Amino acid sequence: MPDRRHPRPRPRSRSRRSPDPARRAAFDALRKVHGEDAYANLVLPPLLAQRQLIGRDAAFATELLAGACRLERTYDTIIEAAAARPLGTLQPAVRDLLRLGTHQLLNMRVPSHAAVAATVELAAATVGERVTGLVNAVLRKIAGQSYHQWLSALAAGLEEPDALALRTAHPPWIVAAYADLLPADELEPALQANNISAPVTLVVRPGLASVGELIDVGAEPGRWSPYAARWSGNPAELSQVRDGTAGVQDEGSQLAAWGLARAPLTTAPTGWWLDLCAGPGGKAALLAGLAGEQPARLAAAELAPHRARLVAQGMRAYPSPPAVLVADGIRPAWRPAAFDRVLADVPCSGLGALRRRPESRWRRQPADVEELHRLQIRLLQTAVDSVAPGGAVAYVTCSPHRRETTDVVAEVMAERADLEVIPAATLLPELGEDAFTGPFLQLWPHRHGTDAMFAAYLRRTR
Ligand SMILES: C[S@@+](CC[C@H](N)C(=O)[O-])C[C@H]1O[C@@H](n2cnc3c(N)ncnc32)[C@H](O)[C@@H]1O
Repeated sequence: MPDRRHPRPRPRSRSRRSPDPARRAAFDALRKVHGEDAYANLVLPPLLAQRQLIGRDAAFATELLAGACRLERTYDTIIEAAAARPLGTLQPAVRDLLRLGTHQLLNMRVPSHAAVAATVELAAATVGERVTGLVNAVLRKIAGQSYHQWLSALAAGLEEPDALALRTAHPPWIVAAYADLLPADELEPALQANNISAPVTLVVRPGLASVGELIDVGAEPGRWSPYAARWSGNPAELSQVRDGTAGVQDEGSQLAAWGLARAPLTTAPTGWWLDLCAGPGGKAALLAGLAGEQPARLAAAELAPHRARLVAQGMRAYPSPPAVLVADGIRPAWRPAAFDRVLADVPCSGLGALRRRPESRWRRQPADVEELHRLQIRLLQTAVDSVAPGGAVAYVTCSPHRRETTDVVAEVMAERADLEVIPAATLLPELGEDAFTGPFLQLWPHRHGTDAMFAAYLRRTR
């Protein structure tokens, strides 16, 4: 069905109307993504708020920006073919106009004439009349074929990994990293799943709110986590989200934290838990409630002061909110072996959360993974030093990349004789066996509908 809110073609005239505000917002945000290295999912919401775009306009702008970012290299290949010139010969703002127009033409339910006319109007208002002929001609050429036809034509003659990279709009090194981890028949579905926006999942903070009360106001129960609910509207509409008794959190993150809370301790508890890399605080807010049930108390550490403030904000609804330290996890400000449970949810490449970070697949480089690998090892070492003998560590990433997951765990375990793996399936028995790689948790968007979250649960034996 065509999009009724954004379908109207506008006459081509010298006195043009002002461009559609939703498209204008997506364009302004995309310029910041490319010109200022902004993050698409952070830059758009304030623009929408400032311009009072809500409801369908906000949803249209959000989808337009996310799609143009995610599928960027594939769209660029199509634009180059249609324009019969290298992309680098076009000025940056024109490239962005064409990416936005291409997404509307090939992957949104916007009639072709409306997509072309609205983008030409936007080009006139933002870059100037002189580029409207070019924008019009290239988009009309693109409109001549479906997305599928463009992909078939451009993939002809490419070797399969490159054809797959084009079809799924991922850089070849990420295709290779996924191919290293998944059976061949799941590779394309796994990559395609990164091109679909993640649903809004809520989490209730244990002891403060219940899933039942969210269901009473229209949410659906979550698929895996007992703390999760699905919500199809704006989370800020919910009083529980506004007051901090519930939040927004992927179910994969909930499961990773829940697994740690369920790990059996083999000595008398100290009563303290640590979240070593807590910002922005989603898992800390869940762990604080889970700790309260045992009972135990959480301490949260975070290197970046502004992220530490977000951690504290996320836990504001607890009657005695946990302490949040601005601290470097590789230079611990606490005594060794002080905690029963330690979460090391380390900085990672985010290759398992690409559906949430539309531009990130094009920014990340293989060298980032190696640099992160070294930091991840140091943080896991601190986590292990911080836990008491008999206690448990969860090493968690939202990347499935082998260098950030099993390689890190294997390297740290090879250096020490005081660690054993707690099989993740024993901590999360509700999940099917496709949620585990050996003794580790490894979720996937195309299998579980969650981010591709990895968790290794380790016990310190002495
Ligand atoms: C993957 S995020 C953690 C996400 C968080 N657990 C949540 O659920 O919201 C990793 C965090 O580690 C922080 N970080 C990076 N280096 C650190 C260090 N050396 N010590 C402590 N935190 C660090 C980053 O600033 C970032 O906030």
